[in-house]
Amino acid sequence: MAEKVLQVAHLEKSYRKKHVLHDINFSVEQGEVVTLLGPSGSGKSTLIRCLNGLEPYQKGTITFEGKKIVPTEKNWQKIRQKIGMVFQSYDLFPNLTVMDNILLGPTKVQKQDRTTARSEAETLLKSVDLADYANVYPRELSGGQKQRVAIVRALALHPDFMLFDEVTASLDPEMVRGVLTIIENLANQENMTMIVVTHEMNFAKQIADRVLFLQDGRILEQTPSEKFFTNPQTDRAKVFLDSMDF
Ligand SMILES: Nc1ncnc2c1ncn2[C@@H]1O[C@H](COP(=O)(O)OP(=O)(O)OP(=O)(O)O)[C@@H](O)[C@H]1O
Repeated sequence: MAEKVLQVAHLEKSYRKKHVLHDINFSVEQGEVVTLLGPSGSGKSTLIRCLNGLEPYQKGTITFEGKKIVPTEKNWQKIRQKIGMVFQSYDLFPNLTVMDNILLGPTKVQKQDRTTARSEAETLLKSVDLADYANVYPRELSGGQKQRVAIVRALALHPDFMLFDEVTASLDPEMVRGVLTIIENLANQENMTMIVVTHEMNFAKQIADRVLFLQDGRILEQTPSEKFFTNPQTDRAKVFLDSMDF
C-alpha cells in the first residue's frame, strides 16, 4: 500500500462561535493529487489553512509524514517548510526582485547555500518561462507571471507536499492556462503530492486522482476523480457539477 503522507482525523474548526469544519477525515498518499471541491463558503480555504498551520483548530489531529502537527508547538515551523503553499493572492514582496523573493526563504530561513539556491532558482524560473525576469520587480509582472513566481518561490524550499488554493482565481483568462500547466507538470512529471482547491473543473478533472467534495464544512464525498465527474454519489455534488461550466 502507498505511504500516507498526510492524515486528518476528526478535525473540527470554529471561528469564534461559527463552527466551520465538522469531523473532517481523510488521508493523502505519496504522489497523490487530491482536489478539494465544493460551493463557496463550504470550508475549502479554511481546511487548507488548517493543514498549513495558518489557522488553529479546536479538535482532531493532523499528521504529516508521521508527525502530529500542532501549530503552537516548536517543531511546527520545521515541518511546515515541507508543505508549500500558493494562494490566490501572490503575496510577493514588492521591494524585492523576483530572484530575491525566491531566495529569501531558502537562504534566510533554511540557510541553504546562496550560490546553489540561486542556480536552482534560475532553473526553476526557466521551467516556468521566466528565465529573463530574475532581476525585475513584481510590479513589472502580469498576474500570471506573478503567480508563476509564487509557485517557484514555494518550490525553492524543496517541499514534499504542495497546497494550491484557487491560484488562478484572480487571473485574466489568458493567464490561467500557463499557471495550470505548471501545476500539471508538477503532478505528472515530478510526482508531487498535492491538494488543489480550484473552480476550474476541466483542470480538476484532468489532474485529480481523487476528489473531496465539501458542503457546509463536511466531506460529503471522497471519490476517485473519474467516478466523481461521471457519476457523483450525492445529489448535492450532482447539483454542484451541473452548475459548473465544463
Ligand atoms: N476569518 C474568518 N472569520 C470568521 N468566519 C470565517 C473566516 N474565514 C472564513 N469564515 C467563514 O467560514 C466559512 C468557510 O469559508 P471558506 O473561506 O473556508 O470557504 P471556501 O469554501 O473556501 O469558500 P470560497 O470558495 O468562496 O473561497 C464561511 O462561512 C466563511 O464565512
